[in-house]
Amino acid sequence: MTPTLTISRLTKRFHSVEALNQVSLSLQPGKRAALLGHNGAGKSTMMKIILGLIPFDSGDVTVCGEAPGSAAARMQVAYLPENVAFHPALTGEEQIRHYLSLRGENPRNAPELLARVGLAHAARRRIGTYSKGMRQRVGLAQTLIGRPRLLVLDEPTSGLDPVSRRDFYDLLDGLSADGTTILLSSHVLTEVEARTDSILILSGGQLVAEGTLADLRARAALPIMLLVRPAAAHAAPLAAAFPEAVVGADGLLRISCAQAQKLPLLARITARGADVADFDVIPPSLEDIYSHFSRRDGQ
Ligand SMILES: Nc1ncnc2c1ncn2[C@@H]1O[C@H](COP(=O)(O)OP(=O)(O)OP(=O)(O)O)[C@@H](O)[C@H]1O
Repeated sequence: MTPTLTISRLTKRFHSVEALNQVSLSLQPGKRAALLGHNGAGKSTMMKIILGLIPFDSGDVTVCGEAPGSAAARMQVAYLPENVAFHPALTGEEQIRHYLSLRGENPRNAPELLARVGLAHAARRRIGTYSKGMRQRVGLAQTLIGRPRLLVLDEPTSGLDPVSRRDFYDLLDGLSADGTTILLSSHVLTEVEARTDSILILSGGQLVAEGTLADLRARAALPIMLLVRPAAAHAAPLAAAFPEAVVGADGLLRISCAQAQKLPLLARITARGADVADFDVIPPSLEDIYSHFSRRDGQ
């Protein structure tokens, strides 16, 4: 299958700042990728290059096989900025009709596009009366004009409440199922975890990690934590059996262990039988994994 987006050894400098350094990746049709990174990591620079808004110094980039910014590439790619701004006096339908006309498409398709993003009920209301989530949906409807094969979304869910976020990702799921490739940036790991096919972490202009969360978890190989609750009046023998544990004020034993030691440790815990009331296995959090890969380097 031909990738929708390929980036090969992409480098971009702003004077002395190396915003992107030898970045390579490719996205297949219908895949949803999350681009994560600290402030100044190079996310916006990468998006601007994909959209053809700024030149790059070296490397190769193709959008649906075309050079970014070429007429052919621009027909295939759409962009949703983080803060979409619309005229508050226009209705959603008027706004989308206007963009359809600009694109040379039939303005009568506006209601159908608004229905696709769940705004049919508000199509004739002024955008000034819309919530932030509804405005994001107008933005998404706008990006769908011309059936692009690549959507580039800059923090599309920032400022949305949890239900609106979930609804927004539901919309993206439907689009990717139809074959649209989605590249979105986010600072919220918990939301991209379940809703994207791969995670790309940029740090200091370099692509430092790429894969599913399970891949990244395995590669980071961070320690896991076991919490063991002693049975009533069994705290002392249990603590004696696990000298490596830290006993908290809550009476729980906290034992940190490498992934490879998890099963042997579980065997030791279960061997204590009646000493143990309960235990929990706490895997490294998404934030731990992200911090592992993402260095700030003072930026
Ligand atoms: N036009 C510019 N001129 C000079 N330096 C720039 C320019 N644009 C970006 N940079 C620098 O390039 C680096 C990458 O910036 P970029 O905006 O791509 O980061 P980002 O990951 O999008 O950050 P954020 O999450 O804050 O939006 C930063 O050091 C930034 O200061």
